[in-house]
Amino acid sequence: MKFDNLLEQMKDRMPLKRLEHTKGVATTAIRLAQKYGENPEHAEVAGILHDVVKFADKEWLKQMIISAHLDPLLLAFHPELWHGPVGSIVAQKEFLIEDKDILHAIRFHTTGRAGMSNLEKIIYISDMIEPSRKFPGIEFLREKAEIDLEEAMISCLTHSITFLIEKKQPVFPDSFHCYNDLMQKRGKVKE
Ligand SMILES: Nc1ncnc2c1ncn2[C@@H]1O[C@H](COP(=O)(O)OP(=O)(O)O)[C@@H](O)[C@H]1O
Repeated sequence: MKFDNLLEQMKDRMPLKRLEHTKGVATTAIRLAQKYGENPEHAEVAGILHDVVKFADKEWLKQMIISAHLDPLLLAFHPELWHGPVGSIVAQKEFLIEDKDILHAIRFHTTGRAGMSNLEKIIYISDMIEPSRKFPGIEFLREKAEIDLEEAMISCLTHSITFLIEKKQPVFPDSFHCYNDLMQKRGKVKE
């Protein structure tokens, strides 16, 4: 990996299993970036940093959401949704990442959002399908990712939303906005 040093810095921020996941996301994202004509270095950096504060103290994450003026609605949802948005702030302030697309890819990697860039989709998909992930239906998502980025994004997002609904869990609105945006662009909404 080109950014070995960056990956090294994740070692004291997460347990080994999550570090393996992080490596998997970065390598998958590099490959998909090459496949779909995106910048592989940006994919690698976003992949390595996407879970940078996944294991941070919940109270600290909460204070960061307030002080950085992130979407206040996050606080009404499960703390699992906080690490992406706060991770983008940490990537910018501590790791001096300036590229907006990388920062957005980190910020929206859990929920997606309307108007995602290709890099954002690549990180969202890579987070779901990297080699260490195991869940029913993953092979279908992996196959989609090899064929069509947009369709893979729709399938991954649908999987995530359906999973939450089946578990009777609340769904953060960004995911619905993302879904509607993807469907409208696909021309599935009737006039
Ligand atoms: N729109 C959403 N609303 C609420 N929870 C969500 C949403 N999207 C994803 N989640 C949940 O957030 C959690 C964290 O997701 P993620 O950042 O992908 O973490 P992990 O890498 O551990 O799966 C998961 O349990 C997922 O089901």
